[in-house]
Amino acid sequence: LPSRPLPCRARTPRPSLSTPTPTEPTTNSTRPPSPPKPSPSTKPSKSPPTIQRTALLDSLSYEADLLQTWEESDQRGFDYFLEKLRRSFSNLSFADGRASRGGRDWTFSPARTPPLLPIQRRPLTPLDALKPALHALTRREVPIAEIEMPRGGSALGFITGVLGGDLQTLAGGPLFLLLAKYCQKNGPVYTLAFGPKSFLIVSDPCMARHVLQSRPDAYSKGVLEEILKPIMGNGLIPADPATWKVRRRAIVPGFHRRWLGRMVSLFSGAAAELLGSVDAAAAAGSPLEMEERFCSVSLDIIGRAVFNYDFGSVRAESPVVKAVYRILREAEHRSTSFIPYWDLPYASRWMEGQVQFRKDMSLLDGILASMINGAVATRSEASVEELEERDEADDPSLLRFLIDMRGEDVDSEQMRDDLMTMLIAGHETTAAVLTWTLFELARGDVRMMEDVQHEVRTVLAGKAAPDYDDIVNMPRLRQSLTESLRLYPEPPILIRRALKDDSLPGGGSGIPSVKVLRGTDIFISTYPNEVASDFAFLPFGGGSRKCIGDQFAMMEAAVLMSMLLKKFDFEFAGSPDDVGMRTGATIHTMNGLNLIPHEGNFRTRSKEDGGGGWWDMKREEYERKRAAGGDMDVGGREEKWKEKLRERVGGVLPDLFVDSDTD
Ligand code: HEM
Repeated sequence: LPSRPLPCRARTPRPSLSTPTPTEPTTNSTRPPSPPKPSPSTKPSKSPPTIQRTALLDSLSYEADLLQTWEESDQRGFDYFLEKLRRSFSNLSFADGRASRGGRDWTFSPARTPPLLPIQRRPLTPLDALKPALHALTRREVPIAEIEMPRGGSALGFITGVLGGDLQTLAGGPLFLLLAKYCQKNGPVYTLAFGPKSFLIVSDPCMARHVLQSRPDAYSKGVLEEILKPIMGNGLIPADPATWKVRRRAIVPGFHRRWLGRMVSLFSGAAAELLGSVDAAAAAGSPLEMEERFCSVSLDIIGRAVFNYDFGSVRAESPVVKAVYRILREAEHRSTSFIPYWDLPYASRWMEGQVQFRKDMSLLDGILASMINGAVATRSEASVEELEERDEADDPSLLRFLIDMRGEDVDSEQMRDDLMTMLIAGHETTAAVLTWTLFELARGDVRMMEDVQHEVRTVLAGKAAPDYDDIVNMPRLRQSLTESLRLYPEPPILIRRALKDDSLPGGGSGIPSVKVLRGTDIFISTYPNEVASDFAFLPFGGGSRKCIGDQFAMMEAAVLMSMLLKKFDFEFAGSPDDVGMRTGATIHTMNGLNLIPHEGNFRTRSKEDGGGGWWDMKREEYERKRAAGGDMDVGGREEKWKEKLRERVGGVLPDLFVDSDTD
């Protein structure tokens, strides 16, 4: 047998292939050094630098060379066949001198993943799933929500919803509104039991804090984890606790302050492209679908920020962009379906949607692979401090940072999972915030829009784009964005599953404490939150799994919105009622946000000057009311849409932006 280490055992420590030191094992050593045995009481310890130093493995030469040696060798012993078996089980294949795994073409960078803390999770058995459902039906302290047929819904749809465990059909509309309605009736903690499913719905901030701040072995992401694994692999959102711990520690430094500062110019560059299309629509007086525009611009931003790839979706829709959207839709569809249709035998070969999904994933994987391979090939190792000081004008991406970070080598597949996770997590969330903020500003009291525009125009006077300090100086704008996150939480529900029996502390719920059995599925839904309390407002989650992109997202939204409102005002192409709402992982409009952009302050401009004549209208209304001696309130908020929603959720909808002239 060739005296070489076995190739491509990704995720295990490897000996150096270059720059060997006298104490280091070389490529000729027969066995890679075994990783230190993890102990539950010790933190992952770094091996001495001499053993840890590894160089990047060029699979093209290494694997092909090895293969050739084997093919030429006539000593095909037991080890040879063992290695063949291992490769086939790990889905590794070699063709034309290239290594690939599961059909993906990766250049395997060697993994130097530190030993993982053994965070034990006992797999749940069917009994674990059954026990909480029985417990929920028998316990007294937590009410069981009486499931009502949605207004206007069909009886058949309702029955299939109950039997199939499909919450969306059951809700007959956005699920978070249904949960809010039941919360109004049953209090901040209740059980939603239907068909084969039972969920504990938690809206109490103390209980939410307890769950979110618990140890990683106490709660998992449950259903979400199962749904997202096939897409995000072991990326941060669905990652098992051991991998999560290592990757979170590695990724967070990438979001350092200097990088965020640098991102501001990336945001303003992308905003300038967006403004191009808004300008064209304003000149033509035609409506523009702003939700689609926000999705495109945030996709372009996340592509460049995370792996320096230009999707160019603001300019044109390419097959890659279409594939990304289809993947996102599929992820959302999975998250709202409680029957794992994608796991049906060979679903990716015969189910039309799944066949397409497989093709889309391999297209996107191909792009990620070439980005990772490119970054690996041009790697220049540095410490975190050095990387923070670097001014990577050509490639300021997170990928560059993560690949170059000394001491944090990771195999290419983990890197792919990390990038895919950030692409999905950081794209439509930000787009949704922008969509609903603009919706509220455009349909609300004009004085609210004027306030924000006044602030933006004052701070950005004589400037093409804001910088970091400008964003700090626009509190009105930031508050508008935050308020829209309160009204339209993205994602609207946080999902967890208890991995151990636990007890939730009684909080404002008036219930002393709530027993939670292992296997219980929990939905944390703090909407509508009107309590000024810690963990009542969770736009970015809380505890250790809190969003890592919160500042990035808020800055991105602030830059885009300020540049938009500096120049434009918006008029609804139809009525605000036409917009509608539907939910998936985030909250979308039902029919798009179709707005006609106008330069300046359109709505308050008098009709004679080609504006909306809002003030003229209000003045007339006021005069009329005064003459009739009636109600003088001319606040002018358009209530129709809100009333509709209020009707649906039973009056619990909070007052949207409070009167703008005082608050
Ligand atoms: C306004 C935009 C955003 C909102 C509202 C948002 C919201 C959230 C929420 C609520 C969570 C926690 C989920 C849970 O606990 O189950 C989360 C996690 C996460 N978000 Fe965001 N996010 C946004 C933007 C971003 C961006 C731009 C990125 C990346 C560039 C990002 C990356 C992540 C990641 C990686 C996680 C998982 C963190 C972990 O488990 O350690 N998010 N996000």
